[in-house]
Amino acid sequence: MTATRYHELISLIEHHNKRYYELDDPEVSDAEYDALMRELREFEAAHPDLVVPNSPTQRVGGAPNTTFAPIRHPTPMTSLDNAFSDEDLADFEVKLARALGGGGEFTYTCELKLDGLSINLYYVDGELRWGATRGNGAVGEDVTANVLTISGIPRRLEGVTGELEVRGEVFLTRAEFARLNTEQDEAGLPPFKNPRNAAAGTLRQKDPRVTASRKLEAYFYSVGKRGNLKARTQWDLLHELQALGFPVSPYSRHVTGVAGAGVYHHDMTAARSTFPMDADGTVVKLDDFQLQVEAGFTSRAPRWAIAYKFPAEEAFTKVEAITISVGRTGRLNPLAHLEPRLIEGTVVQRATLHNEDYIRDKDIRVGDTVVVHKSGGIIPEIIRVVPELRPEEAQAFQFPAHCPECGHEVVREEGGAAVVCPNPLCPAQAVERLKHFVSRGAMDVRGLGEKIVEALFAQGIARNAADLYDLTVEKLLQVERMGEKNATKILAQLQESKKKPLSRLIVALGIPLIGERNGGVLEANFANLRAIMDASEEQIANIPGIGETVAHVLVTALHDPSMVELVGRLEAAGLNTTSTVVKAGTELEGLTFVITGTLSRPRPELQELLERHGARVTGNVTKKTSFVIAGEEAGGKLAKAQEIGVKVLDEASLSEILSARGVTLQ
Ligand SMILES: NC(=O)c1ccc[n+]([C@@H]2O[C@H](COP(=O)([O-])OP(=O)(O)OC[C@H]3O[C@@H](n4cnc5c(N)ncnc54)[C@H](O)[C@@H]3O)[C@@H](O)[C@H]2O)c1
Ligand SMILES: [Zn+2]
Repeated sequence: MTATRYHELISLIEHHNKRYYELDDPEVSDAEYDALMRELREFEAAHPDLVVPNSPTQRVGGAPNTTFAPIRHPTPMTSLDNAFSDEDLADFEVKLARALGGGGEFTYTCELKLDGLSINLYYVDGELRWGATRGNGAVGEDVTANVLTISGIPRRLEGVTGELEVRGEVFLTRAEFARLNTEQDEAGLPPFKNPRNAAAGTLRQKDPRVTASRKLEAYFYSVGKRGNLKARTQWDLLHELQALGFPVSPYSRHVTGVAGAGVYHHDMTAARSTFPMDADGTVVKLDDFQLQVEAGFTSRAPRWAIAYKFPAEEAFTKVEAITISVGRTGRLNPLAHLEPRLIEGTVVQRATLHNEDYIRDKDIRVGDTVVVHKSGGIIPEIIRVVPELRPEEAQAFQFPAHCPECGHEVVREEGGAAVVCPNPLCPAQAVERLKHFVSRGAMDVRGLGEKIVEALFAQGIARNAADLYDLTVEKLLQVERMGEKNATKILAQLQESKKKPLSRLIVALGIPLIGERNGGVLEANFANLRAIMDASEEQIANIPGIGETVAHVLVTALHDPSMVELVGRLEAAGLNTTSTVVKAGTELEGLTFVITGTLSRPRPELQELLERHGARVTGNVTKKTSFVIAGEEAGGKLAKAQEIGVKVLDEASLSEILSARGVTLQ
């Protein structure tokens, strides 16, 4: 390598550092990045005289983001040197022995190298003062507000005095990552690349409410300033941290010599796909703190610890076909079919291509050789195309202009990347909606598997969810290979499903963006399904945790005539539509209110309060209206009330009338 290549390599790595640490949006995989770093290190080892002082090998992390206040770490936060083979590991112990002036096999604590981002918690006399990201190691970002949303982080420590810095790794589990990406996808937003990225983006959110809505977790494993902690070894420290109430990884092991560390590493490599979170290797730490001090640090990492990376689980494969399926909301979902490859213990042969833009940006074509991996250890993902291996005849992928299921012209969502089939009668959508209705996360009707639902639909026996509740043994027996016993079981399950909580039914209706979380929020805020159907967009958007977009999508969907009819039939079939959370009162039953003019509180809030106690609130003054509540600048409705003789209340008299019925206006 030449000096020119050396400087090129430095700027390339700096570019990737910025994408990764500052923008939370890497362009290359960690394995590719690590290869560049290795090349750089090898060059520097061979040419120590050429090493520039600000080389990436001499520094940690990236520049702190200016969105957050900078915080200087009382003791710097370092990185770790890497090992990629058992030889590297053996080499580490040899160097360690040299630095310590002898000693053969050392005792080590081995830990999983969690793939999240590091955090420093600063306590004074046991009180949490702040939490900060690593930043460039010397100065990090103040993310205290977000840290406080992570469950399990103690704010007070019993019996701790002096200054204490507790360090650990913040991460998202693979399950939470998958959930988040489904949410992103449903909202038409780009998916997070991997759990680490999603965790970094979540911890560095301007709005702590967003952070709180995603379940960040953390494991703690080291200290900077150590207050009055007693531990003198890494192994004891892990136990002491746990005793103080910090979450600690259950995957650590106390071993002798690099041989022991090697066994641990290989055990963890084999178990890798079973971890609930991503880990990119193991960390081998010299156990004794006194020896750690003697071994010391380089400018970026301790000499007494090493990160032994897991082999990169990437594979080359070929795109055999790209197909499009139509989802229940009419979305056209492109899917790549791949030559099967074994990655992290499972066969990967399909990868979602998300949308038209994604395919165009990556320029993925049928016939291409691509690099794939499992994002978050689960979701197969095409990292990139290998352009050198593209067959000459490969054509850029043309996204269809017509629905592959019904032939209707498709439309691209305004402002989003999704292409949808707008045909309300599209059979593909109807059958997907039906499958969704009975699925696990919705009404959970066991026994009604996808194949049976498809058959029921195709034979015209059940075209929508309400039809399911009209099923009989005779009707079910028309499905091929259905036995009487099975049919009876399915009917019993359907019967059982009528008692499911309201939130499940809301989810089962299959409205975009309304998943488990929003379903729960709606059940917690309305007495029954009718109240949700009657609520205005404004009223729903005012519920904490539900945004304007969700409110708009929900109200639009609920007012669709086919939805109104479906809900009516489900109610008639006897499905539970009442909230188990909000009990509707009966104090105001039989009273009808009209609210007009400007009041001291938002109208939706007052409406909600009245309805919660059994009243009806409508928009038109008629003879049947019990009261018109008139605020300032009330206009036509007030005039109408006076004209037809409906009683008009101001807020004070409303309050009197309500309290007479045992309802207080707070
Ligand atoms: N893809 C890219 O563009 C890109 C760019 C920059 C960095 N990276 C990746 O980031 C990593 C380098 O970043 P780094 O400097 O943070 O170093 P590192 O991730 O290799 O190692 C240090 C970090 O490990 C973490 N860690 C997890 N578990 C730990 C444990 N049990 N004990 C101690 N530390 C633990 C800590 O956060 C610590 O800061 C590499 O994996 C590299 O591939 C990727
Ligand atoms: Zn269609």
